Amino acid sequence: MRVGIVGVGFMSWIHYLAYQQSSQAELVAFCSRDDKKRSGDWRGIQGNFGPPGEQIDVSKMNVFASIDEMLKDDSIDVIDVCLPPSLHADVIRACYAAGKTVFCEKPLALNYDTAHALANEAKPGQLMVAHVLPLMNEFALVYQAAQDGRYGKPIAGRFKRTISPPDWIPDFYDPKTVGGPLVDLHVHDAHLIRVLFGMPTAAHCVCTRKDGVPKYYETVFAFEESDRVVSCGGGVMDSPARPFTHGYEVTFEKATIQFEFAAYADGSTAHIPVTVLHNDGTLDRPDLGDGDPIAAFLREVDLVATCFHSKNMSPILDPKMAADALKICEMQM
Ligand SMILES: NC(=O)C1=CN([C@@H]2O[C@H](COP(=O)(O)OP(=O)(O)OC[C@H]3O[C@@H](n4cnc5c(N)ncnc54)[C@H](OP(=O)(O)O)[C@@H]3O)[C@@H](O)[C@H]2O)C=CC1
Ligand SMILES: O=C1CO[C@H](CO)[C@@H](O)[C@@H]1O
Repeated sequence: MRVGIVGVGFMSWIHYLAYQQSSQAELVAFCSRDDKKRSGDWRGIQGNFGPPGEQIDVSKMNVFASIDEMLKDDSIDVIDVCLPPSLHADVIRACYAAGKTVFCEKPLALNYDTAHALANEAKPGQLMVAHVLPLMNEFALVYQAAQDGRYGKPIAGRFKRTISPPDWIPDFYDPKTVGGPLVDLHVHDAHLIRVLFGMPTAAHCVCTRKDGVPKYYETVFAFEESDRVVSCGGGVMDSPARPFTHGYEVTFEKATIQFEFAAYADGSTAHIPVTVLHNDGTLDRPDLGDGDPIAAFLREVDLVATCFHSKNMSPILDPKMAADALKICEMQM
């Protein structure tokens, strides 16, 4: 599978690192508005995980200044959209018109209606969305257990995702550009909730707001099955002392799985490792490997390649699930 990235920023760099390790997906092109980045100087890129950007070798890549030029390149199979969310819809539609397959970063769009339309307008397999959580070691066991039923059905879940003020995203709360903590951040858990438990029928959300947009929230969901107990919480907490935390406790019929991680401003971290609490009173802590932050993104681009070649959509990348995740966000506004 031959890929071209549009927009060179934090996630393009993370995807670039994944493509370097992939034997199934090859990065052959990218487009950037910036001369320096087009020359391979990606050193200015910074994000909140992974290594800092580097000078990359562009000698064997097709490099473009605009998406319109890149879409004319017949050697590209898949366009990897790493643009800000407000730009996703127009670029995805341009890719459809050019007959390209699309792999788009989350959130698919800024609202459910647009995301749903994009999913419907795609030919089968033409749109995949980068919801990476089920491919991260810390979350994969929960996803896989729900798929294969090893602990029975998932019956309850509690999800948490909190950041400090994201001052590096000045328009974070603008519904027309980023969408605020629900659309930008909680959408990760909303997607996982959708994939694990199905679509909630209602949500009761209590929140604080900034500029009218939910900032910090606690939500309880209702499902058609009245014995399904699912809640989530998080958003932006004002202190920069803890830039990031996420975690969950998911209960299946025969076991509960728990995990939590927090990163603090002084460089320290704290975590409850993934722990399986079996109903018979035993517990185990699976070995999750070396914690390489790029590993999940390597799995992601490999999964895109598998779906591209097999024409079978994975539930992880399915645009209808990505649209439903936005609906779950909107239920809480
Ligand atoms: N899965 C995950 O864990 C994460 C996902 N994301 C998602 O990835 C996507 C990109 O976010 P991120 O990489 O952090 O964003 P960045 O701002 O770092 O990069 C986006 C790039 O898009 C291009 N761009 C920006 N504005 C415009 C514009 N007006 N017109 C054309 N191009 C533009 C720029 O590239 P250039 O200068 O080359 O044109 C810019 O560097 C978002 O959807 C975000 O939600 C973000 C963080 C983590
Ligand atoms: O996971 C993430 C960390 O926080 C960022 C700011 O909300 C998100 O964009 C990103 O998806």
